[in-house]
Formats: sequence, structure tokens, C-alpha cells
Amino acid sequence: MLEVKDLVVNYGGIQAVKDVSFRVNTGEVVALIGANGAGKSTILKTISGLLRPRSGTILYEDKNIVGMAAAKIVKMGISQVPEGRHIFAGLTVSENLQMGAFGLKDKQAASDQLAVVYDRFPVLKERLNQDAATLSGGEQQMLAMGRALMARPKLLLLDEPSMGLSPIFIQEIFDIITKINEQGTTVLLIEQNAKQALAIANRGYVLASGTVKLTGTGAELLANPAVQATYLGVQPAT
Ligand SMILES: Nc1ncnc2c1ncn2[C@@H]1O[C@H](COP(=O)(O)OP(=O)(O)OP(=O)(O)O)[C@@H](O)[C@H]1O
Repeated sequence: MLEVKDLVVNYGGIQAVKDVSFRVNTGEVVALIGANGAGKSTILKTISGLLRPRSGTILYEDKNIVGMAAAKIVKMGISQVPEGRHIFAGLTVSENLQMGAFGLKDKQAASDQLAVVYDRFPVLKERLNQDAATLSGGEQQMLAMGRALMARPKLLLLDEPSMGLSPIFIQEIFDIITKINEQGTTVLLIEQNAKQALAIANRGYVLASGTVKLTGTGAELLANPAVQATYLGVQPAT
């Protein structure tokens, strides 16, 4: 579905992504993990069309989407939930969700999809007239995910969905991601919470300093001593 090849992204003189290649197959959950500053968010923003790479290709369903406008990329089936959620704080829950449907062709499609989103996130239905700013952190994350789902994406990009959430909510968010995937949406997830991300991922890539250092199935990476020592806080055996 998605093939990123030899991606290089700079911010002025800073090379944030040095030479990254990876792929996401239809139906998978793929996790990109890595420390702060490894380049994860930059990669997602480049796929979404918010940043232009210096070089490299991003093939989505066999078309190179580099240089396409972000709105066109959404219409092609890629939606991103940004880091920090970026919900519209002055709008209600329902207004936020309707904003996510801007690319859908007709009102009926939008209202059908709204029903799907309320079914997936009952808490949003209970609060549809509440100002988004007054939602808890976990509810805001659900709203941001619900808004991205309003566009009926084939590929959902999630930037640190567990950030700032309590442990019980983190588990709930990962369970929801699994359910969204089981219902047919392919997921590319970036996370610092490597343990839970790899636990739900079919495959993962470990990034450091702007390049891919390791790849494998979620289970292989969870069992890898280097990943355990660096990202999972496991002390090496002596
Ligand atoms: N707008 C910007 N201008 C200049 N440098 C930037 C900008 N955004 C990111 N960078 C730099 O690019 C590098 C990669 O940042 P990026 O946000 O992609 O990392 P990340 O892996 O997502 O980190 P985190 O987990 O902390 O969000 C960092 O060194 C960062 O300082």
C-alpha cells in the first residue's frame, strides 16, 4: 500500500531524515519507534504532504505522492492524527468531527460515517455538544482519531497516540487502534511507548538519528536485546 524509498527530509541545514526506506502492506499495523528527535514525526508529516522531502519517493497504491497537496492526499485515503491532537478547541465534538468529513462527496456519506465513528467512540456521542476544549486528554485523543476516521481513510497515520495519557487510557487507545485495524483500516503508528506499539504491530522499524536501524515483526523486535535495552528499559543479563 505504502512504500517509502530513500527518503531525505531537511529543515534548513538540519537533516532530520537521512535515508529512510520502509513499507506498509494493506491490512497491517506497522510501528515506527525511536527516541526523541529520531525523525518519526517528520516522516509522517512528509507522507501527509505537510513537508516536502529533499529526495526520495513515497509510493501510495503505486503512485508517487511526493509534491501533492495535503488535501489531495487525504482524498486519496490517507489521514493523519497529529502529535498533540490539534483538535479545534472552540468547536464542539460534533463540529470537530464534521470538519474531518470535508473531502467526502455528499452529506449522506458524512452522516453515515458519523454513525460509524460514534459507534467506535460512544463517549464522543455522549458529548457531541460539549466544547472540545473541555474534554479530558484521552477523550481529546479519541476525538482526534474520530475526526481522522471521518475521511474514511484506507491508511491511518497516528503520531504518538498514547502521549500524555494515563496507563489505563493508554491500553484503551491501543485496543481501539487494534479494532480500527480489524475493521479494515491499515495503520502506520509512531510511538515512544515501544512496548505497547510493538505488541499490536505486525511489523516495526526502529529509527535512530534519521535512519532505520532495525526491522522485524513486532514480536521479533520485542524480543531483541538491543531494543529491550534501549527502548523497553530492560537491563541486560549479567
Ligand atoms: N520545524 C523544524 N525546524 C527545524 N528542525 C526541526 C523542525 N521540526 C523538527 N526538527 C528537528 O528534526 C529532528 C527530527 O524531529 P522529529 O519531530 O521528526 O522527531 P521525532 O522522532 O518525531 O521526535 P519526538 O518523538 O520527540 O516527537 C529533530 O532533531 C528536530 O529538532
